[in-house]
Amino acid sequence: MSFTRQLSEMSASELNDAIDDTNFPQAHILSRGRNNSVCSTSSTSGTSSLAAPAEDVLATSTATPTPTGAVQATTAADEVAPSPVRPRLVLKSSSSIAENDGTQPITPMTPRTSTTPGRHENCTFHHDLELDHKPPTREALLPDMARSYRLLLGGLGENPDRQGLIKTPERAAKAMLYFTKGYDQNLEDVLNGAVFDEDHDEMVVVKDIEMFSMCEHHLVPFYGKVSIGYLPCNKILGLSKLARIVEIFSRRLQVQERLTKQIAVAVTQAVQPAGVAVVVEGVHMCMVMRGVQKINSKTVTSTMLGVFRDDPKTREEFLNLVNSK
Ligand SMILES: Nc1nc2c(ncn2[C@@H]2O[C@H](COP(=O)(O)OP(=O)(O)OP(=O)(O)O)[C@@H](O)[C@H]2O)c(=O)[nH]1
Ligand SMILES: [Zn+2]
Repeated sequence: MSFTRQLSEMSASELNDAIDDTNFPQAHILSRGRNNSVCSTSSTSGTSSLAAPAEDVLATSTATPTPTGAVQATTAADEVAPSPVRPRLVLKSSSSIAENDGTQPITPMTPRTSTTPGRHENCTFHHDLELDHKPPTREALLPDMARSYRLLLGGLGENPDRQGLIKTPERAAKAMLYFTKGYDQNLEDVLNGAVFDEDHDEMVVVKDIEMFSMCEHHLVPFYGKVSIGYLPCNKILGLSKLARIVEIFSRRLQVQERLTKQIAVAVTQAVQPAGVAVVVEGVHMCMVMRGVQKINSKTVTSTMLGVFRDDPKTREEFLNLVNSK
């Protein structure tokens, strides 16, 4: 199973494994990619992914944070002419993730996440929903979902055959499929190859990306905005792809904490930067319309990876950019 398929189906604990085991470049230690290349001005692709074993080669070297917070590393070889290098964020491989040996809690395989090759050309259902997904499993899901919604209406004491409700089961099923269309999207398709070699080493921030998601506990929406920052390592990502990555993971049954982490890990995998930061601010209808009914409550979650985790200056620069009006 490809990393991106894994990533999109990782459970929170698997994500934690990926992140907590991540061999981040500490301020004083330089981690190197699989072929021992340190992120330098050449566009090396020496990176690992969760699917392939990473060589966590730690080179003892001194690294001093530069004014931008970027970690400038010099090793013996660089003593003469230290080039602006920045350690690349290396996600540690983990067999417990790459080949699930049954000990790891995994996301249950549902018809939505199955990889059965679809009869895409015959799948007329999703075309009128403008849904970009592959297998025909959406079409397969719709009738059962509509039947369940019809039962739900009956359970509410309503008459599913009255004029206003007669088409509601199918409409509601289509709406729920749209709200959760992220299950049918994966990172590779969304990136569409829009990763570009660029000798750019300043922070890139895309902020206030609208997000709509579904609380997995109550099946009611939570929505808000996402801000993403990353520190390129000679590769930049098409700006819209950051928003599309938000779409993949927000359009699912979620908790905000996992959503935040999945976005950060996806950006890491997409462009192997020196660090990624994600801040999500959400309003949860399950806290506004019911339960505690706190209309003005907002939930803010963040995930800081690599130099954003290790270097306070980098983190502060990101947060200042995100909070600036
Ligand atoms: N990093 C960066 N990306 C840019 C800039 N201007 C345009 N882009 C991105 O270039 C990428 C091109 O991606 P493609 O997938 O080839 O084009 P596309 O199909 O129009 O992509 P979408 O906009 O995602 O529909 C898009 O993600 C644009 O957002 C820029 O100034 N910087
Ligand atoms: Zn909830």
